Amino acid sequence: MSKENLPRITILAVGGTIAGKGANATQTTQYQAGVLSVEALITAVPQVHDLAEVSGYQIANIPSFAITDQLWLLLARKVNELLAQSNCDGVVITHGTDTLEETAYFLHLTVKSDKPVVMVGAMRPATALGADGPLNLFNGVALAASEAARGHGVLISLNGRIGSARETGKRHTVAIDAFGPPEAGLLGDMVDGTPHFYYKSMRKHTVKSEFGISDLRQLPRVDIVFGHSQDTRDLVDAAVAAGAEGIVHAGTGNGGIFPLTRQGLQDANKRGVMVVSTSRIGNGFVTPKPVDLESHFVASDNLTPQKARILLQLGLTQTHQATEIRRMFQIY
Ligand SMILES: NC(=O)CC[C@H](N)C(=O)O
Repeated sequence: MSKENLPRITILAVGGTIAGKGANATQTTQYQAGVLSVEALITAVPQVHDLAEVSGYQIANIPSFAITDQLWLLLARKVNELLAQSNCDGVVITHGTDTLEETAYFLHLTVKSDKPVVMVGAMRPATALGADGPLNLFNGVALAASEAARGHGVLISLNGRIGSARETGKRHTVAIDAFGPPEAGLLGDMVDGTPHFYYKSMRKHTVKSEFGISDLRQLPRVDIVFGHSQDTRDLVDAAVAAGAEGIVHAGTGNGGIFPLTRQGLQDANKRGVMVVSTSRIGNGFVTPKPVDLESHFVASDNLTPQKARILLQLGLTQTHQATEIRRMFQIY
């Protein structure tokens, strides 16, 4: 492809380790995330200019554990605005890895375009020996610039993998190969800047999603309560008192709930709080059970608690009916 016909890709930088700086080259855990600018990230990988006409835009520069609903709304609007223009062929988002999967799934459900949106991050700061950020950024631009990436919804690409925003998540606290699902959700691989796709997510996203954010100023509050032995109902009651419109319960096994906690959730539900039953295991799914259906709880299918929270937040912008929320958990 001649230089003039290169795809036009915008890199939106949110922060994270990919923009992180440590005190020395062997420092891989004690460093400051979200320091380097988007220009510095691009300058470090001049090879991206062979793949695309690249521009950069700084959305924020934060560690991703500090991400907010407001930033999600801002980012989703920016991505939609860019992709609606004929002079933008795809977007790459650099982001901290802690909540990368959450931002990815939020965008998966709120971006209204078939054009590629690729989220990248890094497990080692830019200053580290063997920093993974530059190759991840290179692969991210290559993926976003490819025809093959269209129509998959938001993609997550680290360490040469291509994953769906719906299924992929952070599965290790420090390892380079931190992202992946234990059993499903990887769609393909990046090899020497070329995407190889083998799978496609079956669930609705982007242009087929019913969720719009253009008129939204905030998202409903949804809290996650983590289940355990000798549990109580105190945190459930606290969530209700704090004004939560929804509670995601991260249960034991296939959505197990401690009896006292269940009472708290049932009372919350009677007061109009939507309850979604998920699993703390992070693998497999939660099946609808008669006892939960009687309580009007919604089963999360195979969404992790943190992703179920996002779908519930978006769902609650449309409806407070359990049957409707249940329908959404079966199709997104
Ligand atoms: N590897 C990372 O990006 C983690 C850094 C930081 N905790 C963040 O999520 O931004």
